[in-house]
Amino acid sequence: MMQGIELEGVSKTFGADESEVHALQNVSLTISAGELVAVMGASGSGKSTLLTIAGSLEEPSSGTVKIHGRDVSSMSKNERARLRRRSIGYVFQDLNLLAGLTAAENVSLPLELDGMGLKAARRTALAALDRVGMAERADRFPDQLSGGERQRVAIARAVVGQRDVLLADEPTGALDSVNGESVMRILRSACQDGVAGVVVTHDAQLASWAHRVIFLRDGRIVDQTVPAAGVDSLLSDDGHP
Ligand SMILES: Nc1ncnc2c1ncn2[C@@H]1O[C@H](COP(=O)(O)OP(=O)(O)OP(=O)(O)O)[C@@H](O)[C@H]1O
Repeated sequence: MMQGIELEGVSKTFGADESEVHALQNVSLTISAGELVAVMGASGSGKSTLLTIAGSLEEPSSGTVKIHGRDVSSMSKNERARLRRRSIGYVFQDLNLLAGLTAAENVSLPLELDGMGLKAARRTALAALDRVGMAERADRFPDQLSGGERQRVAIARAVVGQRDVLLADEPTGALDSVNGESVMRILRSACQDGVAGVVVTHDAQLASWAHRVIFLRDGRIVDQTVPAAGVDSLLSDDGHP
């Protein structure tokens, strides 16, 4: 069984007639388990559309999306909902943490919603926070954390449990370059544990933390490149300079 995400001939059209927009045109892309792919491209080139379709939040107009070898369009509504809840983690720039919950509570919430007991959920959440270097601030509320720290908590929430797909839309958008790099490093190491990750970014420097960078223009993949760090990582675990 193929682990990861496979898009095959995916197109997405919004509107009709003269207002028709071809947001994606015949995009084929495979993201393997363990791989972080960065998506770059001008505003309106289709980056967010690619992300929401890869995450089964939206259906393609044509083409297929497979997650772990399973065609998403062949799943029932319930199966798709379960897939989104259990297997896919999302990190968005704005849609962030719940203000009334601590970091640990924010991270354990999806587990509790999925039926895990309180204690086990907290233990699992603390382990996820530890992986992003936030164990010591687990009991702080979001407004007691910096922007970068909040984003790290959001990543912990996105990868907690047995998630195998991680989707991030401009997760570094509001951060300075040091915090942006640390978020990219965390995304990359989260993927190295066997998660298939896609991150949208405008910043080439940050994209270079991914294993592979794809470029979209007018809804098509026009270029792909493996950053130096991606090549290095084939040789060592933390290849980034
Ligand atoms: N729900 C929608 N209805 C109509 N058109 C849409 C919709 N969503 C996206 N589009 C259009 O599809 C195209 C691709 O949009 P998308 O949001 O994927 O681009 P993007 O590369 O993420 O842009 P940005 O960098 O500005 O976020 C744009 O022309 C956009 O206007």
